[in-house]
Amino acid sequence: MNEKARGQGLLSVEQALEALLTRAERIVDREEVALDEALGRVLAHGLASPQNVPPHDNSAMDGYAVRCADLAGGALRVGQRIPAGSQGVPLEPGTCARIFTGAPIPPGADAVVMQEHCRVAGDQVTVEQPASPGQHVRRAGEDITAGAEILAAGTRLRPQELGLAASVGLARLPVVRRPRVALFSTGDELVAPGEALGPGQIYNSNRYTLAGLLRNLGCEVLDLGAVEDTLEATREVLRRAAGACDLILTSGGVSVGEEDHVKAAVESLGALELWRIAVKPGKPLAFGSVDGTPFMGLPGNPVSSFATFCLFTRPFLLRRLGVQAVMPRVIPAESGFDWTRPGDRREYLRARLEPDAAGRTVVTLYPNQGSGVLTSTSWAEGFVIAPEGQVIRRGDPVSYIPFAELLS
Ligand SMILES: Nc1nc2c(c(=O)[nH]1)N[C@H]1C(S)=C(S)[C@@H](COP(=O)(O)OP(=O)(O)OC[C@H]3O[C@@H](n4cnc5c(N)ncnc54)[C@H](O)[C@@H]3O)O[C@H]1N2
Ligand code: MOO
Repeated sequence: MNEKARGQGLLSVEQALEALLTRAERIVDREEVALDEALGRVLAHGLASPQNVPPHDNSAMDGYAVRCADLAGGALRVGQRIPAGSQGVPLEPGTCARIFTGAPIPPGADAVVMQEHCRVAGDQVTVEQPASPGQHVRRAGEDITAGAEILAAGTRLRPQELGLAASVGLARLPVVRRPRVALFSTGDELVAPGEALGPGQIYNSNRYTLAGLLRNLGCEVLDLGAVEDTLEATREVLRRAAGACDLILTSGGVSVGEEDHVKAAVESLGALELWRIAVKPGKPLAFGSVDGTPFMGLPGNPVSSFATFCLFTRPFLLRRLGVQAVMPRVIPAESGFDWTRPGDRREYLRARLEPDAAGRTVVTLYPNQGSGVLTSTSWAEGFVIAPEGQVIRRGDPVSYIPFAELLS
C-alpha cells in the first residue's frame, strides 16, 4: 500500500483480511448427509478408505487373460469366460480366459492381451504380439490402499470428491453444518423487482446478487427482506437475526452519510468497526457483532457489494466452515489494455480473457468501471488487479482472478 493511502488511514486488503480471518470462528456443529446431498459441503473430518480400490486385480482391456510363460507354446485354448462382476477359476496350463474390462484376473494369469492382438479360431487363440507380465492388469489398491486418507478435513466436496467417496463404498459423509446467513437491505430508495418505481427509487439488486453468492457457497440464506429505515425497526431485525444465524450481512449505509440506521443499531446492540480499505470498488466496510453474532456491512454500490463479498465475505465464511485455502487463485496473464491513471487504492477491474488482433489471449476491460455499473460484472469473467500507484501497459504481466474461483 502506498504512503498516501496509509496517510488517509486506509487498511490494506491484506490487513482487512487478516483481521476478518482471525475472527472467523469455526462452526462446530456437524451432521451426516447422504452422498447425494453432499455436493458443495465441507468435510468435518478426514476420511480413510475402508478398502483397496480397485478391490481386486482386474483387466484394463477386453481380450484374453494369459500366463506369459505359456505363450511360447503356440495357440491357447479358451478355458473360461470372465465378464465384469464375476469371478474366474485358476488358469490351467496351456489355456487362457476370455476376459472383459474390469473383470477380475483369474489366479495364475499374469497379463491381458487385447483382443485386437489375437487371432481366434474356434476355441483356440493365437497371440500375435509379445506380452509381458503385468500388461493391462490394474492392480488391487493401485488407486487407493485400505486405510489411506482419501480426503482431509476442511475439503469442499466437488463432484470428483463425491465419486471418490463412493469408490470406497462410503454412503454418508460427515459435513459441517451449513452456515446460516441473515441478509437484509435498508434504504428508502429500494423497491423489490415486480413493483412500480416511485420518484427517486431504484430496484433492490444487491439482495439477489448477495443471496446468489451465499447460496453458491452452500449457505442457508435467512432473507429478512427490506427493513423499514428506523432505528427501532433495524434494532429489532438485528436482534431477531442474531439469535438465528452465523453472520448478519447487509449492504449499504456504511459510508459517511447519516441517512441509514444500520450503523447506529449495530453499535447499540454490540460493537462496530468502520473500516476504510485501500480497495476499489469497496472502500467502506463495516465489521462488528450483535449479541455475539458477527455482522458484516458491505457498501451499497452494486459492484462494490459484489466485489467485497468476493474479497472478504467469502473467505470469512469459508474459514468459519474450516476451509484452509480460502483465497482465490490468481492467474498470471497479459494485459490487453493501458491503465494510465492509477489511484491510491488497489483496483479490481471487471475483465475477461479474449484474443487480441494477433490471436494472443490477453485481458480486456469492460469500458465502464463505475461501481454502480452492474453490467460490468455480467460481461466480465474475472477481476484483473490494478495495483495502487502502478501504470499498466498493453503486454505487461497482470494478475487475473477468474470468477470461477469466486462463484462456487
Ligand atoms: N462523502 C463520501 N461519500 C462516499 C464515499 C466517501 O468516502 N465519502 N464513499 C463512496 C463509496 S467508495 C461507496 S462504495 C459508497 C458506499 O456507500 P454506502 O455503503 O453508504 O451505500 P449507500 O449510500 O446506502 O448506497 C450507495 C449506492 O448504492 C445503491 N444501493 C444501496 N443498496 C442497494 C441495493 N440493495 N440494491 C441496489 N443498489 C443499492 C444506493 O442507491 C446508492 O446509489 O459511498 C460513496 N460515497
Ligand atoms: O469503493 Mo466504492 O466501493 O469505490 O464504490
